Amino acid sequence: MKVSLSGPLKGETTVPGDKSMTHRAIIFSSIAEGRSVIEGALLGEDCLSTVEIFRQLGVTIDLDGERLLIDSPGFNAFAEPAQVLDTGNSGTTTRLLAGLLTGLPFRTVLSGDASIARRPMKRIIAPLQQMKAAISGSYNDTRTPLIIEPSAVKGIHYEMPVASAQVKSAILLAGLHADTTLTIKEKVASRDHTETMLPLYGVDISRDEVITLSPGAINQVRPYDFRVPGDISSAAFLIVAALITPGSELTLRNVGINPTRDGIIEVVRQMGGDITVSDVTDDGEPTATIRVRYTSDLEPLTIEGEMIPRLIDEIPVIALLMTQAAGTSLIRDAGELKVKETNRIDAVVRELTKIGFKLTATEDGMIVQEGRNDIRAAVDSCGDHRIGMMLAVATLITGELDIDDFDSINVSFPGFMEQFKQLGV
Ligand SMILES: O=C(O)C1=C[C@@H](OP(=O)(O)O)[C@@H](O)[C@H](O)C1
Ligand SMILES: C=C(OP(=O)(O)O)C(=O)O
Repeated sequence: MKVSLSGPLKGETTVPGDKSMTHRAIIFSSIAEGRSVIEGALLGEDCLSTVEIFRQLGVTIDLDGERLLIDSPGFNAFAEPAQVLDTGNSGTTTRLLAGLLTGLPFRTVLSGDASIARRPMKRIIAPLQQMKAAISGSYNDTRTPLIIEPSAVKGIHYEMPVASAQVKSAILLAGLHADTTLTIKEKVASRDHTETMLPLYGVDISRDEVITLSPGAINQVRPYDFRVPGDISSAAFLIVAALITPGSELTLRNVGINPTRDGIIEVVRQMGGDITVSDVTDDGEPTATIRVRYTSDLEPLTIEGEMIPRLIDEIPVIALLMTQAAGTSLIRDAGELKVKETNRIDAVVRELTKIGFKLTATEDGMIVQEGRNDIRAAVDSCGDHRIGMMLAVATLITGELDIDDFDSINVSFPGFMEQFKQLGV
């Protein structure tokens, strides 16, 4: 696809629903017997993979305008699927459902695309096996396909070795049907949508030093009508586009600003970017209006430690933003980027270097230097939606780029290009 964006972003808009929250709303609504409604659900390919799997398990899911209507017979009445459950490109679907499905009285198999087949699964298989779940994976329990047989799952105490909401949520979803108490301790906090949303669906979950789920929680799950806030990870592309494009003035309404996800706002502030947050609401998951203006004198920054999980999916586009700061920026402690849809450290550095930006990959992040040499070359999304969208935003600096495999952006941000057009780009 030849992509070329130019001109300031002006005006007001909303972004599609949050991907993490949409997955969870579909999962919790499907567990609950009866009707739940999801407003503002993300209808990107990843969330549609989750929808399709619950349909195969006997849940009726219909689209009514912008609302998802979910009618479920309840977890205990799920039907045995006739096929392998296809998780597409979605790590969240694969890992969260692996945890949930350990409680079913029949075998299920989860498998996804070529990218999913490369992603690490030992991180969920090991704790689930400790919980006595009968789950196995290819290549000595490290990869998909995942085969899940019926078993009686027990609660454990689990200390998270890696900051991953997918691992934490897989364990919590298995814990829902465990017959003893489950406790989880995180060293570094990961996104907490599972913990914030489960109580909305009726589940008692306590959150102090450790997260605790009592036995029998699955029977507490009740239908709930959830309104999904806009996805801050999608907003990030518009925020960066506005910051780097002279004349831009952008207002984004109804963006989710959960504190485990709002790292980009802090980073933009620390770089001296013109960003304000207002109209904060909080009914379970906080939202706000975000205003951004072009900023000519961005400062370089080092991001590391506990900040990383709060902006992990935004790092590709934050790296692009850093190329526009006056000096050298650093991203550290972000080794998790290597196990996303593609190795995002290598992909960001390689694709941006091809067109003259100055980045160096490190073991757990990258060094980003100011400026670029004007080099013309074709670039590649590497089948990774966030790399594809970051490269599209880069065209605001480079002019037209040939981006291979650009369709991958539909995974999380359908209507991405239209959104820019609507803002006058
Ligand atoms: O739980 C979730 O919804 C997600 C957790 C993160 O992954 P990890 O848990 O692997 O860090 C994130 O990168 C992904 O886009 C969505
Ligand atoms: C890593 C991502 O998603 P997932 O792990 O669900 O594939 C992402 O959306 O950037």
